[in-house]
Amino acid sequence: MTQAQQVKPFDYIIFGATGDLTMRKLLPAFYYRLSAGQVPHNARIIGTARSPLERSVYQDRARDALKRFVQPHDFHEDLVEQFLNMIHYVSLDGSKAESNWENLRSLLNESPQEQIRVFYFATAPNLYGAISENLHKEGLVTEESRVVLEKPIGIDLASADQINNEVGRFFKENNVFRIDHYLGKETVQDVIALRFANPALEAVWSAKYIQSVQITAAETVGVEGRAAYYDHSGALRDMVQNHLLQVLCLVAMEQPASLEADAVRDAKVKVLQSLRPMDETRLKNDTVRGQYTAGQSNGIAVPGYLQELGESSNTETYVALRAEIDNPRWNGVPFYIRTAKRLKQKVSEIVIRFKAPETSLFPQQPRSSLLVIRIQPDEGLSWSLETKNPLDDNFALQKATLDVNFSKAFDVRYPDAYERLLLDAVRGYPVLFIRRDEVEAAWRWVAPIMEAWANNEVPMTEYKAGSWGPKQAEEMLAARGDVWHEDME
Ligand SMILES: NC(=O)C1=CN([C@@H]2O[C@H](COP(=O)(O)OP(=O)(O)OC[C@H]3O[C@@H](n4cnc5c(N)ncnc54)[C@H](OP(=O)(O)O)[C@@H]3O)[C@@H](O)[C@H]2O)C=CC1
Ligand SMILES: O=C1O[C@H](COP(=O)(O)O)[C@@H](O)[C@H](O)[C@H]1O
Repeated sequence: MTQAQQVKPFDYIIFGATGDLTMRKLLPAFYYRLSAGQVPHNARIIGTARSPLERSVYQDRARDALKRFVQPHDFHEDLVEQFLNMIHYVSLDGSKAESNWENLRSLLNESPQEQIRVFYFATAPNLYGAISENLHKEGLVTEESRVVLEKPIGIDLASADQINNEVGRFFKENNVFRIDHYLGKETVQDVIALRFANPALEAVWSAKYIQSVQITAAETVGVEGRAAYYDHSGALRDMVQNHLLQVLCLVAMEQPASLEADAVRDAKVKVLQSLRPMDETRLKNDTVRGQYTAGQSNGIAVPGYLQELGESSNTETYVALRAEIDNPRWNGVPFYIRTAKRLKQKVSEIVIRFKAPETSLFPQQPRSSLLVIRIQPDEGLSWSLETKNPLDDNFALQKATLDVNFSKAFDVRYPDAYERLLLDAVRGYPVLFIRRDEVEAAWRWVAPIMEAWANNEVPMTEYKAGSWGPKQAEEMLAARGDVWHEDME
């Protein structure tokens, strides 16, 4: 198996370095890449946030983060020390011109002028413009600088436009890396390989053979410590506008002209532009939103969303939608998209349901065959096919499932998505990041849903924590003779 290459030395400047994302995802991801030999010894991670912390205190926090979020068998004291030595901290209000920029500048000046700089914005998105402007005014944006923007970019099309314009004043589009960590997931990238490296599969990848597609990102966690953010966002903005629509694009896109970033992005944006707009009837029939009530999560009693929040709310923790793509390949194929907090099981997957034959040669009607791409956990593939039951002399059918777990098959650890993406930004490799027009097209498509829900034109449903969601989502599929994957035999 090919080994990942070491990247060039870099200074990674994180705005929002004391936050949940940095501690839970970014620092552990850097640690794993150091452990894989991809991070050079003279690379640096410079954390910034307003909190006045000594470098050593920040290093202690980073150590705690590794203790919590790195697997115990991967936590090696000497490597941790090496990692902590790479870490610096500057207390800085990135949104204010009169802040501690001088300290950041002197630290950056210790590196050669041509050192790659990645500015990672892990703050609230409404600060991205001000931080970019301050970096520019301070002369910190060099030729070798890039900026990574965390999602969500804005809360709607207008705010996304504003943020993109503000950042665009100081960073060229090809230096803007809009992150969507689902694209960093190996099995999401596998959709491209499966489809375009296997002509036999691509030949049946259309309405002629496919009955429906389900894309699910189910979580068992609640809103944890992020209720203040989440209640202003909800599952549609938090997961559908970005991650799930990106996955849908990869499943549905035409073969790109090449694997260059713009070719792949052109193919994806065409899908977003071909999504049938939601009209009044479809908003009522094809969208379901819900909030979890008290129940069980992994066997432990948990409160409902409103109890956690301590007040009433019109924010959904569950979304199920039926999307349709208006092009010849996908005409009439429903794309069911579903995501929620506090469901029964943590699972992200793509389920391709192939059509069963219209007439049967056999004593029974053959059932649909299912191709399941397991994004996480247990990354892999399964394909269920009808076979002959060996105990029956009349050609009775039974399902056989081809199943492969990638990690076992390739004897490799599947990295967290951020590991890949953090270093892709250093490499200046933009394929797995989002172009501005994709963000905008996605906001455009969800806009009528956001509006109808905000105006309560679609009722808020309830589902018990630990269940598979509201019965209205089952009914939405039943109306077309479909069922969710967990209910299929
Ligand atoms: N957490 C997650 O799982 C995910 C988060 N994201 C996105 O990442 C971003 C960060 O999320 P998260 O870490 O959860 O948020 P947190 O609220 O946990 O952290 C916010 C961080 O921003 C810092 N900050 C706030 N204001 C300023 C400022 N003016 N200048 C410099 N730093 C500032 C805070 O530190 P201080 O108060 O000390 O300044 C803190 O470090 C958001 O855009 C979020 O949507 C995306 C995907 C997943
Ligand atoms: O972006 C986000 O993603 C996570 C889910 O990510 P996953 O890799 O664990 O599937 C979600 O919990 C969070 O609310 C959202 O902001």
